[in-house]
Amino acid sequence: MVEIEHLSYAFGRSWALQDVSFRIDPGDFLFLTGPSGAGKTTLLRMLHGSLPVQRGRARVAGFELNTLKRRHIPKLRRHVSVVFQDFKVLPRRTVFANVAIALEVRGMQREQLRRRVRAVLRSLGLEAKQHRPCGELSGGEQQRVAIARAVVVNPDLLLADEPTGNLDARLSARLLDVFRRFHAHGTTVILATHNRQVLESEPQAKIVCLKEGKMVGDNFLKGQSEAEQGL
Ligand SMILES: Nc1ncnc2c1ncn2[C@@H]1O[C@H](COP(=O)(O)OP(=O)(O)OP(=O)(O)O)[C@@H](O)[C@H]1O
Repeated sequence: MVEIEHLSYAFGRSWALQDVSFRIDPGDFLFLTGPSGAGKTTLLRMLHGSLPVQRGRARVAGFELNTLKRRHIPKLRRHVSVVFQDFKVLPRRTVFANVAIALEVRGMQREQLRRRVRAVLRSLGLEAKQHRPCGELSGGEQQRVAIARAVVVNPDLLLADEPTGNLDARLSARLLDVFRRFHAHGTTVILATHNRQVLESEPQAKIVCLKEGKMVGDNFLKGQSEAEQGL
C-alpha cells in the first residue's frame, strides 16, 4: 500500500525528512511517532500528494508519486484520505454539507449520498449535530467532522495527523475505536501521534519513529520508555 525508499524533503535548506524508508501492506495499521518537528506532518503531506517528492521514491496506493502529474493528484486522493491537524472544516457549512462534499465531487447519486453521510455521522456520534454550522461546534466535534469527511469515501488508505490532539482521554479512546472499526473493514491506516496512550492502544500496529527528520526505529521501540525513544 505504501512503499517509500530513501525519502528526503527540505524546506529551503532545512531538511524536514532525511533518508526515510519503510513499507506497509494493505490492511496494516501504522503509527508514525516522534517528537514535535520530527517530520510526521511533512511525510503525511507527501503521501497525500500535497508536497512533491524531492529525493528518494514513494509509491502510494499503486501511484508512483515521483512521476505523478499534478493533474492526476485528485485520482490519488480518491484512494487516500487525510485528517489534518487543523481539521480544515468549512465553518459556515453544516456538518452534513461538510461531509457530503467529498461524495458530491465524485458525482454520487443524492439518495445514496444521504444514506452514506448519515451512517458515518451516526458512527461518529454526530447525527444530532448534522444541521449545525461547523463553526458552532467544539474543537473535538470539528475533529470528528474532519474524520467523517475523510472516511465517508471509503478510502484504501487513511492518514491522520494527531487526530486525538484536542480531545480528553475518553473522547480519544472513542475516536481510536472509530479508526479501529474502519481498519477492521479493510482500510489501511497511518496515524501520526506522540501520545503514548494512543500508541499503546493498538498492540498489533506497526510503529515508525522519526526524530529530526530521520527514522530512529520501528517496532522495536514498543518496549522502551519515552526517554529512551526521545519523545
Ligand atoms: N511550511 C514549512 N516551511 C518551512 N519549514 C517547515 C514547514 N513545515 C514544516 N517545516 C519544518 O519541518 C520540520 C518538520 O516539521 P513537521 O511539521 O513535519 O513535524 P511534526 O513531526 O509533524 O511536528 P508536530 O508533532 O509538532 O506536528 C520542522 O523543523 C518544521 O519547522
